[in-house]
Amino acid sequence: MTDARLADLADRLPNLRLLTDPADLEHYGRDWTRRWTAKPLAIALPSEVAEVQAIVRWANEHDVAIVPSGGRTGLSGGAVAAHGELVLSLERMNRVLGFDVVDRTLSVQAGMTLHAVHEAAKEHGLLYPVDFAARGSCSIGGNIATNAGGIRVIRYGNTREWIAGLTVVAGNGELLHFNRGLVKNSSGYDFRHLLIGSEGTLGVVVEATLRLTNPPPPSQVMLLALPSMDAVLEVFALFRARLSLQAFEFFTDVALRHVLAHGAQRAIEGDHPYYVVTEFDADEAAQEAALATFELGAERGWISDGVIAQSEAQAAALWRLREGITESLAPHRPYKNDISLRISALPAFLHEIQALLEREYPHFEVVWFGHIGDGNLHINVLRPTELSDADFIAQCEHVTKLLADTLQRHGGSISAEHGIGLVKRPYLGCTRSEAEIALMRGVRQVFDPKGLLNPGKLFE
Ligand SMILES: O=C(O)CC[C@@H](O)C(=O)O
Ligand SMILES: [Zn+2]
Repeated sequence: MTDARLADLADRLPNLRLLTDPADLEHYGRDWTRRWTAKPLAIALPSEVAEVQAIVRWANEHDVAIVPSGGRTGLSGGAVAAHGELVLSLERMNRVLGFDVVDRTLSVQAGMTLHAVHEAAKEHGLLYPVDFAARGSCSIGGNIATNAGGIRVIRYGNTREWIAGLTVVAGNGELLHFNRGLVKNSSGYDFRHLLIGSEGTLGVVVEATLRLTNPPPPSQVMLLALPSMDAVLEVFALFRARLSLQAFEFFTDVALRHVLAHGAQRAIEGDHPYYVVTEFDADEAAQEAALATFELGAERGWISDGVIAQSEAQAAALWRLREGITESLAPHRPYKNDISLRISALPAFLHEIQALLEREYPHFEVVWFGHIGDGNLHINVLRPTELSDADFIAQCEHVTKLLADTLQRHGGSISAEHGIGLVKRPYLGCTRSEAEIALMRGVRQVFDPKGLLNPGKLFE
Protein backbone atom coordinates (compact mmCIF):
# COMPACT_ATOMS: atom_id res chain seq x y z
CA MET A 1 0.00 0.00 0.00
CA THR A 2 2.07 2.97 -1.26
CA ASP A 3 -0.45 5.77 -0.65
CA ALA A 4 0.37 7.45 2.69
CA ARG A 5 -3.28 8.25 3.32
CA LEU A 6 -4.26 4.63 2.93
CA ALA A 7 -1.38 3.52 5.10
CA ASP A 8 -2.68 5.87 7.80
CA LEU A 9 -6.20 4.43 7.44
CA ALA A 10 -4.87 0.88 7.71
CA ASP A 11 -2.87 1.90 10.81
CA ARG A 12 -5.94 3.37 12.48
CA LEU A 13 -8.20 0.45 11.61
CA PRO A 14 -6.06 -2.68 11.43
CA ASN A 15 -9.11 -4.91 10.96
CA LEU A 16 -10.64 -2.86 8.15
CA ARG A 17 -10.88 -4.67 4.82
CA LEU A 18 -9.27 -2.41 2.22
CA LEU A 19 -9.06 -3.32 -1.47
CA THR A 20 -6.81 -1.72 -4.08
CA ASP A 21 -6.67 -4.42 -6.72
CA PRO A 22 -7.54 -2.95 -10.18
CA ALA A 23 -10.38 -5.45 -10.68
CA ASP A 24 -11.90 -4.43 -7.32
CA LEU A 25 -11.47 -0.72 -8.10
CA GLU A 26 -13.41 -1.22 -11.31
CA HIS A 27 -16.08 -3.44 -9.75
CA TYR A 28 -16.83 -1.15 -6.80
CA GLY A 29 -16.23 2.14 -8.63
CA ARG A 30 -19.09 1.93 -11.08
CA ASP A 31 -22.83 1.35 -11.19
CA TRP A 32 -25.17 0.18 -13.94
CA THR A 33 -24.62 3.35 -16.01
CA ARG A 34 -21.23 2.12 -17.33
CA ARG A 35 -20.64 5.65 -18.61
CA TRP A 36 -17.71 6.66 -16.40
CA THR A 37 -14.36 4.97 -15.94
CA ALA A 38 -14.04 3.86 -12.34
CA LYS A 39 -11.00 5.41 -10.63
CA PRO A 40 -11.38 5.16 -6.88
CA LEU A 41 -8.45 5.50 -4.51
CA ALA A 42 -9.45 2.28 -2.72
CA ILE A 43 -12.43 0.32 -1.48
CA ALA A 44 -13.16 0.17 2.26
CA LEU A 45 -15.50 -2.56 3.50
CA PRO A 46 -16.21 -1.79 7.14
CA SER A 47 -17.92 -4.36 9.31
CA GLU A 48 -19.25 -2.07 12.04
CA VAL A 49 -20.55 1.44 12.61
CA ALA A 50 -17.47 2.53 14.56
CA GLU A 51 -15.33 1.76 11.52
CA VAL A 52 -17.59 3.87 9.30
CA GLN A 53 -17.21 6.77 11.73
CA ALA A 54 -13.44 6.36 11.82
CA ILE A 55 -13.29 6.28 8.01
CA VAL A 56 -15.28 9.51 7.74
CA ARG A 57 -13.05 11.20 10.33
CA TRP A 58 -9.95 9.99 8.48
CA ALA A 59 -11.41 11.36 5.21
CA ASN A 60 -11.87 14.77 6.86
CA GLU A 61 -8.28 14.85 8.01
CA HIS A 62 -6.90 13.88 4.61
CA ASP A 63 -9.50 15.66 2.47
CA VAL A 64 -10.50 12.44 0.74
CA ALA A 65 -13.95 12.28 -0.85
CA ILE A 66 -16.14 9.29 -0.02
CA VAL A 67 -18.62 7.49 -2.26
CA PRO A 68 -21.06 5.49 -0.11
CA SER A 69 -21.84 2.28 -1.92
CA GLY A 70 -24.62 -0.32 -1.76
CA GLY A 71 -25.46 -2.79 -4.52
CA ARG A 72 -24.51 -0.30 -7.30
CA THR A 73 -27.56 -1.20 -9.37
CA GLY A 74 -28.24 2.55 -9.70
CA LEU A 75 -28.96 4.00 -13.13
CA SER A 76 -27.97 7.65 -12.53
CA GLY A 77 -24.28 7.47 -11.65
CA GLY A 78 -24.97 8.09 -7.96
CA ALA A 79 -22.46 5.47 -6.80
CA VAL A 80 -19.75 6.12 -9.39
CA ALA A 81 -16.22 6.82 -8.10
CA ALA A 82 -14.28 8.33 -11.00
CA HIS A 83 -12.03 10.87 -9.23
CA GLY A 84 -9.87 9.18 -6.63
CA GLU A 85 -12.61 8.84 -3.99
CA LEU A 86 -12.67 6.19 -1.31
CA VAL A 87 -15.58 3.84 -1.98
CA LEU A 88 -17.23 3.02 1.33
CA SER A 89 -19.07 -0.21 0.65
CA LEU A 90 -21.69 -1.25 3.20
CA GLU A 91 -21.74 -4.73 1.69
CA ARG A 92 -20.43 -6.50 4.81
CA MET A 93 -22.89 -4.72 7.08
CA ASN A 94 -25.81 -6.86 6.02
CA ARG A 95 -27.36 -8.26 9.18
CA VAL A 96 -30.79 -8.07 10.76
CA LEU A 97 -30.38 -6.18 14.02
CA GLY A 98 -33.79 -6.89 15.50
CA PHE A 99 -37.50 -7.42 15.00
CA ASP A 100 -40.12 -5.86 17.23
CA VAL A 101 -43.44 -7.66 17.14
CA VAL A 102 -45.31 -4.85 18.92
CA ASP A 103 -43.97 -2.06 16.73
CA ARG A 104 -43.94 -4.34 13.67
CA THR A 105 -40.53 -3.04 12.71
CA LEU A 106 -37.40 -4.70 11.42
CA SER A 107 -34.05 -3.09 12.17
CA VAL A 108 -31.33 -3.83 9.66
CA GLN A 109 -27.85 -2.82 8.63
CA ALA A 110 -27.76 -0.76 5.44
CA GLY A 111 -25.94 -3.33 3.33
CA MET A 112 -28.74 -5.90 3.36
CA THR A 113 -30.18 -6.62 -0.05
CA LEU A 114 -33.83 -5.79 -0.61
CA HIS A 115 -34.47 -9.49 -1.19
CA ALA A 116 -32.93 -10.39 2.19
CA VAL A 117 -35.16 -7.75 3.82
CA HIS A 118 -38.22 -9.34 2.15
CA GLU A 119 -37.19 -12.76 3.43
CA ALA A 120 -36.55 -11.49 6.96
CA ALA A 121 -40.00 -9.85 7.06
CA LYS A 122 -41.57 -13.05 5.73
CA GLU A 123 -40.02 -15.07 8.57
CA HIS A 124 -42.22 -13.04 10.91
CA GLY A 125 -45.31 -13.44 8.71
CA LEU A 126 -45.07 -9.81 7.56
CA LEU A 127 -44.24 -7.85 4.43
CA TYR A 128 -41.72 -5.14 3.55
CA PRO A 129 -43.66 -3.95 0.52
CA VAL A 130 -41.22 -1.91 -1.59
CA ASP A 131 -40.21 -4.13 -4.49
CA PHE A 132 -38.51 -4.00 -7.88
CA ALA A 133 -36.49 -6.12 -10.29
CA ALA A 134 -33.04 -5.36 -8.78
CA ARG A 135 -34.17 -6.82 -5.42
CA GLY A 136 -31.49 -9.52 -5.44
CA SER A 137 -28.56 -7.12 -5.59
CA CYS A 138 -29.66 -3.61 -4.58
CA SER A 139 -29.17 -2.68 -0.91
CA ILE A 140 -31.67 -1.18 1.48
CA GLY A 141 -29.21 1.67 2.13
CA GLY A 142 -29.19 2.47 -1.59
CA ASN A 143 -33.01 2.26 -1.68
CA ILE A 144 -33.12 4.83 1.10
CA ALA A 145 -30.54 7.07 -0.58
CA THR A 146 -32.70 7.30 -3.72
CA ASN A 147 -36.15 6.94 -2.12
CA ALA A 148 -36.57 3.98 -4.46
CA GLY A 149 -40.05 3.24 -5.83
CA GLY A 150 -40.66 0.20 -8.02
CA ILE A 151 -43.64 -1.92 -8.97
CA ARG A 152 -45.84 -1.66 -5.85
CA VAL A 153 -45.85 2.10 -5.30
CA ILE A 154 -49.42 2.29 -6.52
CA ARG A 155 -50.43 0.29 -3.40
CA TYR A 156 -47.71 1.00 -0.87
CA GLY A 157 -45.89 4.21 -1.81
CA ASN A 158 -42.14 4.77 -2.05
CA THR A 159 -39.36 3.71 0.34
CA ARG A 160 -39.97 6.90 2.33
CA GLU A 161 -43.28 5.58 3.70
CA TRP A 162 -41.57 2.56 5.28
CA ILE A 163 -38.68 4.12 7.14
CA ALA A 164 -39.38 4.45 10.86
CA GLY A 165 -35.85 5.36 11.89
CA LEU A 166 -32.37 5.90 10.51
CA THR A 167 -28.90 5.73 11.98
CA VAL A 168 -26.53 7.91 10.03
CA VAL A 169 -22.86 8.87 10.09
CA ALA A 170 -22.74 12.58 9.21
CA GLY A 171 -19.98 14.29 7.25
CA ASN A 172 -17.92 14.96 10.39
CA GLY A 173 -18.14 11.35 11.59
CA GLU A 174 -20.80 12.00 14.22
CA LEU A 175 -23.41 9.26 14.75
CA LEU A 176 -27.02 10.46 14.54
CA HIS A 177 -30.23 8.59 15.31
CA PHE A 178 -33.26 9.96 13.48
CA ASN A 179 -36.82 9.31 14.70
CA ARG A 180 -35.95 6.08 16.57
CA GLY A 181 -38.96 4.13 15.25
CA LEU A 182 -41.60 6.52 16.56
CA VAL A 183 -44.98 6.64 14.84
CA LYS A 184 -45.64 10.16 16.07
CA ASN A 185 -42.89 12.67 16.62
CA SER A 186 -43.84 16.31 16.36
CA SER A 187 -40.63 17.71 17.75
CA GLY A 188 -39.13 19.78 14.97
CA TYR A 189 -37.36 18.99 11.71
CA ASP A 190 -37.58 15.35 10.62
CA PHE A 191 -34.02 14.74 9.45
CA ARG A 192 -34.94 11.18 8.54
CA HIS A 193 -36.81 12.52 5.52
CA LEU A 194 -33.91 14.75 4.52
CA LEU A 195 -31.64 11.75 4.40
CA ILE A 196 -34.11 9.71 2.34
CA GLY A 197 -33.35 10.62 -1.26
CA SER A 198 -30.17 12.54 -0.40
CA GLU A 199 -28.04 10.22 -2.57
CA GLY A 200 -25.25 9.89 -0.02
CA THR A 201 -24.57 13.64 0.09
CA LEU A 202 -25.67 14.29 3.70
CA GLY A 203 -24.50 11.23 5.57
CA VAL A 204 -23.84 7.52 5.34
CA VAL A 205 -26.94 5.53 6.29
CA VAL A 206 -25.61 2.65 8.39
CA GLU A 207 -28.81 1.25 9.93
CA ALA A 208 -32.53 1.55 9.31
CA THR A 209 -35.69 0.61 11.15
CA LEU A 210 -38.26 -0.50 8.60
CA ARG A 211 -42.00 -0.63 9.05
CA LEU A 212 -43.62 -3.91 8.06
CA THR A 213 -47.21 -4.62 7.13
CA ASN A 214 -49.60 -7.55 6.63
CA PRO A 215 -48.99 -9.59 3.50
CA PRO A 216 -51.56 -8.73 0.81
CA PRO A 217 -54.53 -11.04 0.16
CA PRO A 218 -54.18 -13.57 -2.68
CA SER A 219 -53.76 -11.78 -5.98
CA GLN A 220 -54.08 -12.40 -9.68
CA VAL A 221 -51.80 -11.29 -12.47
CA MET A 222 -53.18 -10.29 -15.87
CA LEU A 223 -51.42 -9.34 -19.09
CA LEU A 224 -53.34 -7.03 -21.42
CA ALA A 225 -52.66 -6.01 -25.02
CA LEU A 226 -53.83 -2.51 -25.92
CA PRO A 227 -54.12 -0.49 -29.12
CA SER A 228 -52.79 2.91 -27.94
CA MET A 229 -51.29 4.89 -25.09
CA ASP A 230 -54.65 6.61 -24.61
CA ALA A 231 -56.15 3.15 -24.09
CA VAL A 232 -53.50 2.38 -21.45
CA LEU A 233 -54.60 5.46 -19.50
CA GLU A 234 -58.31 4.67 -19.93
CA VAL A 235 -57.81 1.08 -18.76
CA PHE A 236 -55.81 2.27 -15.78
CA ALA A 237 -58.67 4.55 -14.71
CA LEU A 238 -61.19 1.74 -15.26
CA PHE A 239 -59.19 -0.89 -13.35
CA ARG A 240 -58.34 1.46 -10.51
CA ALA A 241 -61.99 2.37 -10.04
CA ARG A 242 -63.20 -1.26 -9.92
CA LEU A 243 -60.33 -3.38 -8.58
CA SER A 244 -57.93 -3.19 -5.68
CA LEU A 245 -54.69 -2.82 -7.61
CA GLN A 246 -51.29 -3.93 -6.36
CA ALA A 247 -49.47 -3.05 -9.57
CA PHE A 248 -50.21 -1.57 -13.00
CA GLU A 249 -47.20 -1.53 -15.33
CA PHE A 250 -46.97 -0.85 -19.04
CA PHE A 251 -44.49 -1.52 -21.83
CA THR A 252 -44.43 -1.27 -25.60
CA ASP A 253 -44.04 -3.85 -28.36
CA VAL A 254 -40.41 -2.71 -28.74
CA ALA A 255 -39.73 -3.61 -25.09
CA LEU A 256 -41.52 -6.93 -25.62
CA ARG A 257 -39.32 -7.77 -28.59
CA HIS A 258 -36.17 -7.29 -26.50
CA VAL A 259 -37.40 -9.19 -23.50
CA LEU A 260 -38.53 -12.13 -25.69
CA ALA A 261 -35.14 -12.19 -27.41
CA HIS A 262 -33.65 -12.37 -23.91
CA GLY A 263 -35.50 -15.59 -23.05
CA ALA A 264 -38.95 -14.55 -21.80
CA GLN A 265 -42.02 -16.46 -23.07
CA ARG A 266 -44.61 -14.85 -25.34
CA ALA A 267 -48.03 -14.88 -23.64
CA ILE A 268 -50.26 -13.11 -26.21
CA GLU A 269 -50.09 -13.76 -29.95
CA GLY A 270 -50.27 -11.06 -32.61
CA ASP A 271 -48.92 -7.54 -32.92
CA HIS A 272 -50.05 -5.03 -30.34
CA PRO A 273 -48.34 -1.70 -29.68
CA TYR A 274 -48.87 -1.62 -25.89
CA TYR A 275 -49.04 -4.09 -23.02
CA VAL A 276 -49.96 -3.88 -19.35
CA VAL A 277 -49.09 -6.25 -16.53
CA THR A 278 -51.48 -5.70 -13.65
CA GLU A 279 -51.86 -7.44 -10.29
CA PHE A 280 -54.92 -7.07 -8.08
CA ASP A 281 -56.49 -8.58 -4.95
CA ALA A 282 -58.49 -11.57 -6.04
CA ASP A 283 -60.97 -13.20 -3.72
CA GLU A 284 -63.91 -14.82 -5.57
CA ALA A 285 -65.95 -11.63 -5.89
CA ALA A 286 -62.91 -9.70 -7.09
CA GLN A 287 -62.20 -12.33 -9.75
CA GLU A 288 -65.67 -11.83 -11.19
CA ALA A 289 -65.22 -8.08 -11.03
CA ALA A 290 -61.91 -8.44 -12.86
CA LEU A 291 -63.46 -10.40 -15.71
CA ALA A 292 -66.35 -7.94 -15.99
CA THR A 293 -63.89 -5.04 -16.01
CA PHE A 294 -61.80 -6.74 -18.67
CA GLU A 295 -64.91 -7.27 -20.83
CA LEU A 296 -65.98 -3.68 -20.39
CA GLY A 297 -62.52 -2.47 -21.45
CA ALA A 298 -62.66 -4.76 -24.49
CA GLU A 299 -66.17 -3.53 -25.46
CA ARG A 300 -64.97 0.04 -25.34
CA GLY A 301 -62.10 -0.84 -27.67
CA TRP A 302 -59.37 -0.21 -25.11
CA ILE A 303 -58.26 -3.83 -24.67
CA SER A 304 -57.41 -5.99 -27.67
CA ASP A 305 -56.47 -9.20 -25.88
CA GLY A 306 -55.51 -10.52 -22.47
CA VAL A 307 -54.49 -13.50 -20.37
CA ILE A 308 -54.88 -14.19 -16.71
CA ALA A 309 -52.28 -16.29 -14.92
CA GLN A 310 -53.57 -19.68 -13.82
CA SER A 311 -50.64 -20.59 -11.60
CA GLU A 312 -47.78 -18.98 -9.71
CA ALA A 313 -45.41 -20.06 -12.46
CA GLN A 314 -47.58 -18.32 -15.08
CA ALA A 315 -47.81 -15.22 -12.93
CA ALA A 316 -44.01 -15.18 -12.68
CA ALA A 317 -43.74 -15.62 -16.47
CA LEU A 318 -46.06 -12.63 -17.06
CA TRP A 319 -44.08 -10.53 -14.60
CA ARG A 320 -40.87 -11.50 -16.34
CA LEU A 321 -42.13 -9.75 -19.48
CA ARG A 322 -42.06 -6.50 -17.54
CA GLU A 323 -39.28 -7.07 -15.03
CA GLY A 324 -36.82 -8.46 -17.57
CA ILE A 325 -36.80 -5.32 -19.72
CA THR A 326 -33.87 -3.47 -18.13
CA GLU A 327 -31.60 -6.49 -18.31
CA SER A 328 -32.61 -7.26 -21.89
CA LEU A 329 -31.72 -3.69 -22.94
CA ALA A 330 -28.43 -3.50 -21.02
CA PRO A 331 -26.23 -4.83 -23.87
CA HIS A 332 -27.34 -1.79 -25.94
CA ARG A 333 -26.00 0.60 -23.26
CA PRO A 334 -29.21 2.63 -23.32
CA TYR A 335 -29.54 6.28 -22.44
CA LYS A 336 -32.20 6.39 -19.75
CA ASN A 337 -34.85 8.88 -18.78
CA ASP A 338 -36.90 8.25 -15.63
CA ILE A 339 -39.57 10.91 -15.50
CA SER A 340 -42.73 11.51 -13.54
CA LEU A 341 -45.84 13.62 -13.79
CA ARG A 342 -49.09 13.95 -11.95
CA ILE A 343 -51.30 11.24 -13.41
CA SER A 344 -53.81 13.90 -14.44
CA ALA A 345 -51.07 15.65 -16.46
CA LEU A 346 -50.09 12.49 -18.37
CA PRO A 347 -52.42 12.64 -21.41
CA ALA A 348 -51.44 16.14 -22.50
CA PHE A 349 -47.77 15.53 -21.72
CA LEU A 350 -47.68 12.23 -23.59
CA HIS A 351 -49.10 13.70 -26.77
CA GLU A 352 -46.47 16.38 -26.75
CA ILE A 353 -43.58 14.13 -25.84
CA GLN A 354 -44.37 11.32 -28.25
CA ALA A 355 -44.25 13.83 -31.10
CA LEU A 356 -41.01 15.31 -29.75
CA LEU A 357 -39.24 11.95 -29.47
CA GLU A 358 -40.39 10.83 -32.93
CA ARG A 359 -39.04 14.08 -34.37
CA GLU A 360 -35.75 14.12 -32.45
CA TYR A 361 -34.87 10.43 -32.50
CA PRO A 362 -35.87 9.36 -36.04
CA HIS A 363 -33.02 6.82 -36.29
CA PHE A 364 -32.82 5.54 -32.72
CA GLU A 365 -34.81 2.76 -31.16
CA VAL A 366 -36.80 4.19 -28.25
CA VAL A 367 -38.24 1.86 -25.61
CA TRP A 368 -41.06 3.00 -23.34
CA PHE A 369 -42.12 1.23 -20.19
CA GLY A 370 -42.76 1.91 -16.56
CA HIS A 371 -45.06 2.51 -13.67
CA ILE A 372 -47.85 4.26 -15.51
CA GLY A 373 -50.09 4.03 -12.45
CA ASP A 374 -47.64 6.30 -10.61
CA GLY A 375 -47.19 8.70 -13.53
CA ASN A 376 -43.64 7.32 -13.91
CA LEU A 377 -42.28 6.59 -17.41
CA HIS A 378 -38.94 4.98 -18.26
CA ILE A 379 -37.70 5.98 -21.69
CA ASN A 380 -34.66 4.02 -22.85
CA VAL A 381 -32.91 5.11 -26.05
CA LEU A 382 -30.72 2.40 -27.57
CA ARG A 383 -27.29 3.20 -28.95
CA PRO A 384 -26.90 2.21 -32.62
CA THR A 385 -23.78 0.02 -32.90
CA GLU A 386 -22.13 2.33 -35.43
CA LEU A 387 -22.36 5.42 -33.20
CA SER A 388 -19.66 6.26 -30.64
CA ASP A 389 -20.71 6.57 -27.00
CA ALA A 390 -19.77 10.26 -26.99
CA ASP A 391 -21.85 11.14 -30.09
CA PHE A 392 -24.77 9.08 -28.88
CA ILE A 393 -24.81 10.69 -25.43
CA ALA A 394 -24.44 14.18 -26.92
CA GLN A 395 -27.54 13.63 -29.08
CA CYS A 396 -29.50 12.20 -26.16
CA GLU A 397 -28.49 15.10 -23.91
CA HIS A 398 -29.83 17.54 -26.48
CA VAL A 399 -33.19 15.75 -26.49
CA THR A 400 -33.21 15.45 -22.69
CA LYS A 401 -32.94 19.23 -22.49
CA LEU A 402 -36.10 19.51 -24.62
CA LEU A 403 -37.76 16.80 -22.54
CA ALA A 404 -36.80 18.62 -19.34
CA ASP A 405 -38.31 21.88 -20.65
CA THR A 406 -41.53 20.05 -21.51
CA LEU A 407 -41.59 18.41 -18.07
CA GLN A 408 -41.13 21.77 -16.44
CA ARG A 409 -44.12 23.18 -18.30
CA HIS A 410 -46.23 20.24 -17.17
CA GLY A 411 -44.98 20.33 -13.58
CA GLY A 412 -43.13 16.99 -13.74
CA SER A 413 -39.84 15.63 -12.41
CA ILE A 414 -36.67 14.66 -14.29
CA SER A 415 -36.10 11.81 -11.84
CA ALA A 416 -38.99 9.76 -10.49
CA GLU A 417 -37.13 7.03 -8.64
CA HIS A 418 -33.55 6.61 -9.91
CA GLY A 419 -32.09 9.77 -8.37
CA ILE A 420 -30.15 12.63 -9.96
CA GLY A 421 -26.58 11.33 -9.50
CA LEU A 422 -24.22 12.48 -12.25
CA VAL A 423 -26.57 11.70 -15.11
CA LYS A 424 -29.45 14.10 -14.41
CA ARG A 425 -27.44 16.80 -12.65
CA PRO A 426 -27.69 19.26 -15.56
CA TYR A 427 -31.48 19.05 -15.41
CA LEU A 428 -32.10 19.43 -11.68
CA GLY A 429 -33.16 23.01 -12.29
CA CYS A 430 -36.14 21.95 -14.37
CA THR A 431 -37.64 20.16 -11.38
CA ARG A 432 -36.42 22.25 -8.45
CA SER A 433 -36.37 26.04 -8.24
CA GLU A 434 -33.18 28.05 -7.69
CA ALA A 435 -34.36 28.81 -4.17
CA GLU A 436 -34.84 25.11 -3.45
CA ILE A 437 -31.42 24.20 -4.82
CA ALA A 438 -29.84 26.97 -2.71
CA LEU A 439 -31.55 25.45 0.35
CA MET A 440 -30.29 22.00 -0.59
CA ARG A 441 -26.74 23.36 -0.78
CA GLY A 442 -27.20 24.99 2.60
CA VAL A 443 -28.40 21.75 4.16
CA ARG A 444 -25.46 19.89 2.67
CA GLN A 445 -23.07 22.47 4.15
CA VAL A 446 -24.51 21.78 7.62
CA PHE A 447 -24.35 17.98 7.40
CA ASP A 448 -21.06 17.75 5.53
CA PRO A 449 -19.09 21.00 5.98
CA LYS A 450 -16.12 19.89 3.88
CA GLY A 451 -18.33 18.49 1.09
CA LEU A 452 -16.63 15.11 1.16
CA LEU A 453 -19.69 12.86 0.93
CA ASN A 454 -20.42 11.88 -2.66
CA PRO A 455 -19.28 15.20 -4.14
CA GLY A 456 -20.55 16.08 -7.60
CA LYS A 457 -23.68 13.98 -7.26
CA LEU A 458 -27.03 15.77 -7.22
CA PHE A 459 -25.33 19.14 -7.88
CA GLU A 460 -21.81 20.45 -8.60
O1 LIG B 1 -34.15 0.47 -16.86
C1 LIG B 1 -34.91 1.39 -16.59
O2 LIG B 1 -34.95 2.43 -17.25
C2 LIG B 1 -35.90 1.23 -15.41
C3 LIG B 1 -35.46 0.31 -14.31
C4 LIG B 1 -36.51 0.14 -13.19
O3 LIG B 1 -36.78 1.35 -12.59
C5 LIG B 1 -37.77 -0.52 -13.68
O4 LIG B 1 -38.84 0.02 -13.46
O5 LIG B 1 -37.69 -1.61 -14.25
ZN1 LIG C 1 -38.84 1.75 -12.45
